[in-house]
Amino acid sequence: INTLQHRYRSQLSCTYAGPSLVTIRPSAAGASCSAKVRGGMSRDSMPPHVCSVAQRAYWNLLTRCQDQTLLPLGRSGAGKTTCCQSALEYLVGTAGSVDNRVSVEKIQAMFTVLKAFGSVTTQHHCHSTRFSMVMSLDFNATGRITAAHLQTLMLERVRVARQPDGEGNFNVFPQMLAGLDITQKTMLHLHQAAESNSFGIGPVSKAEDKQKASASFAQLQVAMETLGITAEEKKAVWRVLAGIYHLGAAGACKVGRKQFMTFESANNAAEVLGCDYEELATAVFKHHLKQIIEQVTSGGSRPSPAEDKGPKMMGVECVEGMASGLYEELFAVIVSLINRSFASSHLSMASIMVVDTPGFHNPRHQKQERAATFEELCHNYVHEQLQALFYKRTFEAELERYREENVEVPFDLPEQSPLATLSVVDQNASQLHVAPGGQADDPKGLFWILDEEVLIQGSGDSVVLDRLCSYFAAKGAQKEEDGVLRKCEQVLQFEISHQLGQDPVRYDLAGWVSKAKPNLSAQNAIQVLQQSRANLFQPRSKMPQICRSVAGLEGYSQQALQRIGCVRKTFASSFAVVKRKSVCAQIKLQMDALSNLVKRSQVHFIHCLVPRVGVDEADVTTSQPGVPGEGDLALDVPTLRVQLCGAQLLDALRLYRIGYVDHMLLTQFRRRFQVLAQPVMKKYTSAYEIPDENKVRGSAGVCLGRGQPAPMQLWVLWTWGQSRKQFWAHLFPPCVLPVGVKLLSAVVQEAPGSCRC
Ligand SMILES: Nc1ncnc2c1ncn2[C@@H]1O[C@H](COP(=O)(O)OP(=O)(O)OP(=O)(O)O)[C@@H](O)[C@H]1O
Repeated sequence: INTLQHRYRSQLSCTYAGPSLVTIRPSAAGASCSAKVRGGMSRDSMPPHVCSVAQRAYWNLLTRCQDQTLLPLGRSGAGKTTCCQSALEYLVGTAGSVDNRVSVEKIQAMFTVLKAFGSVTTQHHCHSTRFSMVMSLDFNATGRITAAHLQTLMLERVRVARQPDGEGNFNVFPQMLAGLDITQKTMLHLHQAAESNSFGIGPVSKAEDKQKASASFAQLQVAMETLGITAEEKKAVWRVLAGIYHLGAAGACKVGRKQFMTFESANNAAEVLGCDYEELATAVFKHHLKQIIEQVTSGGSRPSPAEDKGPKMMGVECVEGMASGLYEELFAVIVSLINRSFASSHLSMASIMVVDTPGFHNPRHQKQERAATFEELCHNYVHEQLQALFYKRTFEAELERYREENVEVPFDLPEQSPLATLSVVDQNASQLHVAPGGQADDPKGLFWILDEEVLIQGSGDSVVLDRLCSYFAAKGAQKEEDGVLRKCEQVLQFEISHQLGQDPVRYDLAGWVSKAKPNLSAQNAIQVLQQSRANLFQPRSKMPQICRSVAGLEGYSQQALQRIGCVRKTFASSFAVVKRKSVCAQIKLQMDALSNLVKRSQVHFIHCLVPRVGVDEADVTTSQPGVPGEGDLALDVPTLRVQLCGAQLLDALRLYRIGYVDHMLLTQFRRRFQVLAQPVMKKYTSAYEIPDENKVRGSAGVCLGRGQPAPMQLWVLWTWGQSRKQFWAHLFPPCVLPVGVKLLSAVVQEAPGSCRC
């Protein structure tokens, strides 16, 4: 923390943690840093900054021909989206693209569009991201960008109908209501505000906010044009948004027959969506009838009673389901329009993926009293999964490599890992050793308990909570604080010890069983859109239900097709086939798809830290850019400590210091240093030898780099272990050269097999 504080005071707001980067928001130095780094693209030539991580990834991509991933982690509002945007802009601006297909303007336009459609306003943050995305830049062998490809998952679609206290709907709604001109508003029946809206969509009341929203809408329109979205396509988008607005105004009767509460608004919704009132009402409420009609018209037999039934739904749930289904389809279409603008069929060699996910959510961070929701649990689950990936890559894989290579490093694998927290959410009984006769009561994670209870008539949220606590809450002599789960005094509430127990989150389980039911109205949304006049929605209509939650499954380049194949494969697994109707399984599959995409690449983690609890944008704007103000220096050390410990950053730093993080395969080593074998180099080489794999193990040598006699630029000391597969290379900067020489002689003469420095 002292180091961080020191760094923070002295202009740079970042410090290295081994192979990852730590950034603290707000950064007074951010802007000047990105200007500085625009120079070269050589490795590590910049001060610690997100662009230097991007540069490192680019360098690795070129030298190793391997896909790279930039993966920011951290709390909501810590600056992940900002990091992603800066990294993408830097890469595009520096590497350039073939035919200018991908430009910095387009990247900025993409973020403007995604911030409108995929983020919400909370008390402390006006662009809180509510979906996960993988933005990939494809590079050719000369290092230029050939195409870009966006994939999104885990959209918090129910947000369109329900929001927690103090938080808003997706930002695009107030923007559209403030920004459309009167002709467009009349055409969409938006000229008169409805009396009430059950989805909380309405024009902003304050004049100042209205002006801001209107300006944002103008920006959004420009951004859409930059991405090549035509006027007709924009109109189709506004129609769907207006349709959702009218559905919220129509509402549903709470008692009696399932029907709309306000006929006029429902009629408006049908009109702007381009279908008949009856068609809309059938799609929303009469799933049963619709299925029978479909069976009869297609000449098939009647569905079996079990298939026929479907879960029982209230009228309100039906309307909410339709709205969320419409929004999900609309979001997917926006993603494909973005992809159309970036697509090209040029050959590419490898890609850099930039992953942005909703941050870690805990209402306590914003000093809120409320408990967290099911959707927040899903975002936290994604965050823990990525944290688990950090654990595996930084500790497990690294130590395993040392073990394989017989390299001694005095470091023990950290006892705590995010896997314990993850098991509370997604542990599957089949993952465990099944005790004889213990079939019925195998511990299962929350997702699978919900999945089972949805199918049992009369079951409810309290049954889920009891089962969950019986599996995971601390028992007997175990202390309560040692467990990963704790039942709270409040009804239907429990606490999960996220971030290795450093940051527990209290959840309210009320209504989760009904959230875990498949919503048949949401599934019908695509049919409603198919009937609309726009053929924007046609391509998605044939997609299987199970992978509708993923957008960006269209692409032209070879790299894009590979990524799409990776996602499709996840959704075609036997597990996905069996569980195709389960809501919880869909969440798990989306997470698996994200992990599978990332796992194939070299991952660069960026840890974004929040400097103090409850920091908001007002605080950030008080200080001048580039000038650390009073507010900037007010670091909240306990808050930072929780984040550092929760992310295991100090352990990672320790392993980085005592281990051998810079390593390369023998083939890569040869490729990189082949130039040293040139005769001109030998003149300056004291003991130089390209090691032969078949020669004795334990050769060591030193080479003098880049053809400069003095000062020597680069020293490489290498060794390889018994498996002879891998080299451990250390680069000595000139300042430690004398030490390097001494060390080298000692190594060569005394212990040729195992160099350490
Ligand atoms: N380095 C920085 N310096 C100053 N302000 C920053 C910095 N990074 C981010 N911010 C500001 O902090 C706010 C939150 O940033 P951002 O949206 O990137 O967070 P996030 O981690 O993506 O949040 P979420 O997970 O909720 O989407 C924004 O208003 C942004 O302008």
